[in-house]
Amino acid sequence: MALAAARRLLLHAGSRLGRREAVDGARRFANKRVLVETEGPAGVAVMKLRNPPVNSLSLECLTEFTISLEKLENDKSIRGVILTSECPGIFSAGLDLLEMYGRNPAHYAEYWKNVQELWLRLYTSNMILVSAINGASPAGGCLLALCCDYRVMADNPKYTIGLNESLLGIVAPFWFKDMYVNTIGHREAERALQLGTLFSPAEALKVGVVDEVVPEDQVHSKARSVMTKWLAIPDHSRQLTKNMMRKATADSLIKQREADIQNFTSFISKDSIQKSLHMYLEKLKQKKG
Ligand SMILES: CC/C=C\CCC/C=C/C(=O)SCCNC(=O)CCNC(=O)[C@H](O)C(C)(C)COP(=O)(O)OP(=O)(O)OC[C@H]1O[C@@H](n2cnc3c(N)ncnc32)[C@H](O)[C@@H]1OP(=O)(O)O
Repeated sequence: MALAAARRLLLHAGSRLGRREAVDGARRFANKRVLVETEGPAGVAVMKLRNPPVNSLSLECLTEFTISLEKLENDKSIRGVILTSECPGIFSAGLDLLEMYGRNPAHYAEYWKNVQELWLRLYTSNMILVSAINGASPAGGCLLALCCDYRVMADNPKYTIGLNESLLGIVAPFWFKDMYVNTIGHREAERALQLGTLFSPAEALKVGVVDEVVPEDQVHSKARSVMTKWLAIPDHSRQLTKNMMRKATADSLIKQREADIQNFTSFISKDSIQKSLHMYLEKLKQKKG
């Protein structure tokens, strides 16, 4: 409820969190966790995730992300968005594990509803979305990239990308799976999902998880030049084509959103799943020490 109210405030009134300012002729607005700047080719916004340390998609981050996208969709001067990260070495660590561990069913349901909402908005966006993947991109991080129309990844073997849910003892939801299948084909998706494969940039390119791998310092310029090419296509024909390609996948979630929320809530609430998440979080901690 509180988040919904915050969202209305941010969208319609412009608020303490959502300031819009002019900087060197470029426009920008910033929430706490998402920075949006219009720069480069006309009609293009750059959206930077900035939820340190790892850009995990907390409830607040998801909400701010969704609001920012909604604002851009409503701004008729914006035709394309480059999605990237301000956190060094991390695109996004995916869904926030602390939103899915040790909470109550109402919280899980609220969280999942917001995950669905962001996915639907990103995946069905009329704008051209290009991701500049400048760091690690597991699970929900990979999901963000998969929603884009084109993916450029930095050539750094430390960065990996993929739907690794099975390594956590959880299961990628059917709509994550559908998008993976749409992107890399059934056989590769089946194998990668079961193994929880995190691909290096070279592997990701080979299998088709990303479209291009470039030296790290060229990720943004490449994303811009890709955007310029896509901007040359008339919006109406590109949008109708995108809709034709994506509608069935989006509709399969839209027609069962509530059941999907209930399924997530009961799955994640199970003792055995909570135990798996606990062990995974411990492993992340131990990696440090
Ligand atoms: C029916 C359907 C059911 C379920 C569907 C659920 C679908 C789930 C989708 C997901 O996205 S689950 C999340 C998957 N993400 C991961 O597996 C990534 C885990 N993180 C990492 O591998 C690494 O952290 C890293 C992203 C590669 C970055 O490594 P680095 O060495 O730079 O940082 P470090 O590991 O020390 O982490 C710093 C800090 O951040 C915490 N952290 C990391 N990832 C997450 C996360 N996803 N959520 C919350 N917190 C995360 C980590 O624990 C550290 O915390 P600390 O400083 O307090 O120890």
